[in-house]
Amino acid sequence: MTDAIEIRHNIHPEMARAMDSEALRRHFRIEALFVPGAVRMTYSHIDRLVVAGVVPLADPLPLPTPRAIGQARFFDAREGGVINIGGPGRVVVDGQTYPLAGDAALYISRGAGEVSLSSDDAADPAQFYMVSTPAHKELQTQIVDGARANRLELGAQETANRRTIFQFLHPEVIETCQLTMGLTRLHPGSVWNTMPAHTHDRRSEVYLYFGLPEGQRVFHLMGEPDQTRHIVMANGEAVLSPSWSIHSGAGTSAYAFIWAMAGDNKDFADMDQLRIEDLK
Ligand SMILES: O=C[C@H](O)[C@@H](O)CC(=O)C(=O)O
Ligand SMILES: [Zn+2]
Repeated sequence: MTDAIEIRHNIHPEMARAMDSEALRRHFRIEALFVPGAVRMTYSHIDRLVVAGVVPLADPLPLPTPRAIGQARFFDAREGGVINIGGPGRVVVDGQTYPLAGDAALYISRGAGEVSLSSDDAADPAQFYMVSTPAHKELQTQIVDGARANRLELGAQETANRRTIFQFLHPEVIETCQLTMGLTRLHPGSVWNTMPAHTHDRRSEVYLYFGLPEGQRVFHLMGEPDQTRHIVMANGEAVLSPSWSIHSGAGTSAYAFIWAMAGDNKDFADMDQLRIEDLK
């Protein structure tokens, strides 16, 4: 069942208020994304985000098109962003090879046909993370590397939130239809992301937490600003953030995360900033 897709339905914030830890985890957390030799996909009805993990071993893995996608081929009406958090690998899109590793993202345009993913070394496999959203026009499939990305230095050591943000799929860097995507690395000793927190009703967001040392966890904060909840996240797990939810977190150590957004605009700064003292 490597090609199965899991469907996540929309949750009204009033329902989230009543959820216990188990229900919050079942509806919002995406686990087991990186299974050796497998493609794992989740389809969320928040902005129709598809979240996938692909770990090829000796053989390349073709990207499947589950029935939920509603098209003959995965990218017939979608775009996607791929970041590799594992060993070196490559993505082949219609015969063109894109080597992918480290701080870089591959943008895959609507209209791409055959997509297959490989690891250079099965003993150190690639771990491809992909987020895909509906797309209305064809653009240019291309790699955005760390040098091309917008780079922001945010936070401070004193508030334990010093972090470097790479904006790979960002309007100042590359044209996409609605997807924005990037990677944030916490500096050693910093543990907080996105505090003060924000919401953005115009967009949904999904976080993938990674680079977390063995035995450590991130307490991901979600919920309406005056009804916050937490989900304890392990390395390599993603969490869905509907438009009504904050998305912030504190780790028991430093970590990194990949964020991706989709919705009515691609304006990263269009956030409704919250004051820490207003959170409940
Ligand atoms: O809307 C923007 C997203 O929440 C993230 O980009 C925040 C983030 O990467 C950070 O503050 O470190
Ligand atoms: Zn956000």
